[in-house]
Amino acid sequence: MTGKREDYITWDEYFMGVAVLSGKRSKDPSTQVGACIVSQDNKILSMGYNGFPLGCSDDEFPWGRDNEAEDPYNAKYFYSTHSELNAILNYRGGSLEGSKLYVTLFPCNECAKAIIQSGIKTIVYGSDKYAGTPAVNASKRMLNAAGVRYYQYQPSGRKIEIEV
Ligand SMILES: Nc1nc(=O)n([C@H]2C[C@H](O)[C@@H](COP(=O)(O)O)O2)cc1CO
Ligand SMILES: [Zn+2]
Repeated sequence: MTGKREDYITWDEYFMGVAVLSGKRSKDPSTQVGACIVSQDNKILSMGYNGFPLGCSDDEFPWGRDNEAEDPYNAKYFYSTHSELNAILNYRGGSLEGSKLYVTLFPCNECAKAIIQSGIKTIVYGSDKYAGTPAVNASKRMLNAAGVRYYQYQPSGRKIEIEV
């Protein structure tokens, strides 16, 4: 055998795979989201998943949704930090200017602000299951205005399995 291996994973499969794996750390019972930030030269800068801030116990803060809990004080939304924001905040290395964000779910309006302000220029997203909601419409409005490019990840169709 003299040639290189040909069935290696693509950059997009690699980084979206890391984002998916990161989401598997999430304790949210309904939606697990993972994010991976990558430099222009394809080096991983940071990762994140949705969860409560440091010190806010996963066992004490509520994981229910508004409609289940009714009182927003007792639902997850006031407390859950989105995977994208966690990935931005987890970065300790300086500037994210020009970087690329891989995220398993399209970013909301709040994360869009952080994405724009941190200098991320491209978003590769997986699901867009909240498309058409005010939060996603507002997000797309800001991303479009700020010139942040976004496109949906195109699955290769092959299954990537890991055994650890
Ligand atoms: N882009 C996103 N990144 C995220 O990390 N999230 C988080 C917030 C919640 O913890 C969960 C959404 O819960 P649900 O409304 O689908 O039960 O995913 C949500 C979105 C959607 O905008
Ligand atoms: Zn968000």
